[in-house]
Amino acid sequence: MPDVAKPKLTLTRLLEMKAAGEPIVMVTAYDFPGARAAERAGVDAILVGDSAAQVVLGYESTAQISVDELLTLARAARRGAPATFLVCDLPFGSTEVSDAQAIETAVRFVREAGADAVKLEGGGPERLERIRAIVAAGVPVVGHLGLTPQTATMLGGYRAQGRTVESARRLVAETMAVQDAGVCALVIEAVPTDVVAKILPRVAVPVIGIGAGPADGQVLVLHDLIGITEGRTPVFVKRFAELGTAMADAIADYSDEVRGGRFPADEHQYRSAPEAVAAARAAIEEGGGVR
Ligand SMILES: Nc1nc(=O)c2c([nH]1)NC[C@@H]1CN(c3ccc(C(=O)N[C@@H](CCC(=O)O)C(=O)O)cc3)CN21
Ligand SMILES: CC(C)C(=O)C(=O)O
Ligand SMILES: [Mg+2]
Repeated sequence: MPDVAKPKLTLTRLLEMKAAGEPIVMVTAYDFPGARAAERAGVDAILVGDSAAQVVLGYESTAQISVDELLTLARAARRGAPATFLVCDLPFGSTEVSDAQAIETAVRFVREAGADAVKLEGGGPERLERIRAIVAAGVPVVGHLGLTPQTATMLGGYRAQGRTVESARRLVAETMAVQDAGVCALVIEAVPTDVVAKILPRVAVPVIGIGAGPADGQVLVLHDLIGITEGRTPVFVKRFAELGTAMADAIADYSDEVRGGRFPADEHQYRSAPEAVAAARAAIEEGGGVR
C-alpha cells in the first residue's frame, strides 16, 4: 500500500492525466482518519463534500451545512492528508449573494483549511459569474453539473439528469459555459453514460464522474464506498467494504463483554507496586478514606 512519497497533484498534472487517459481517483473525506486513509491509499484528490451534511452530521439535505461546519471538517481532513490535492465544496448560501461573498467564502477555505481548489455547483448565468470571480481572485474552481444536490428541489429531487432532449442540451451548454468561465475540472453527477461520452471529447478539462460512467476520473462518497451509509444508496454506489456492520458488531461485542464481566481483562488494567497497594490499605484503615 503506498504511503507518502507521492507528489501532490497539480493543475498541469490533472490535464496530463486526462491526455494520457490515466483515470483520476477522487474520494470524499471529512475528518482526520478518513483523509489519512485516503492519502495512504494514494488517491489523486480528496473532496471535502457538503455530502458531509448527510453522511456525517445527519441533516436531511446537503443544503443545510454551514460554512463554519464544513470548514471544521475540512481542516481536520487537511491535517489527515497534508500532501494530497484537497477540494472543498462551497456550501449552499455561501456564494449566492454576490461575487464578493463567493470570493470571501472561497478564500476562507484556502486560508483556514488549506484547500487547493473549491467546487461550485451549477452552470447558470449567475454561477458563471461566481466562477469567474473566484478564479480571478486566484482560487481554482471545480465545476459540478448534472445532479446538483444543493438545488435538487428545482430538479425534482435527487434524480439523474440529462435524460431528456431538453436536459441533455442544457448539460452540454452548461459544460461549455463553465469551461469558458475557467473551471480546472468538472464533476458530472448522475447523468447517463452515453450522454457523458458525447461531452468528454469536447472538453479540455478533466471530467470527474459520479454516476456518469467511465469519465476522466471518478469520485465517490467515502461513507458509501466503505459501507457506512444507512438505507438506500444511489445505483452508482459500489460498497467496497461493510464497515457500518463491522462498527455495529464491534460495539455489540464490547457491550456483551462489559455486561458479562469479560472486559476489562487483565491486560487492560493498571497494576501498581505492592508498597502502593499496602499504603492505600493502611490509609483506609486509619480512616483516611472517610471525610
Ligand atoms: N450518501 C450519499 N451519497 C451520494 O452519492 C449522494 C448523497 N449522499 N447525497 C447527495 C447526493 C444525492 N445523490 C443521489 C441520490 C439518488 C440518485 C438516483 O439515482 N435517483 C433515482 C430516482 C430516485 C427517486 O426518484 O426517488 C434516479 O433514477 O434518478 C442519484 C444521486 C448523490 N449524492
Ligand atoms: C458527491 C460529490 C461530487 C459531492 O459533491 C459531495 O460529496 O458533496
Ligand atoms: Mg457536494
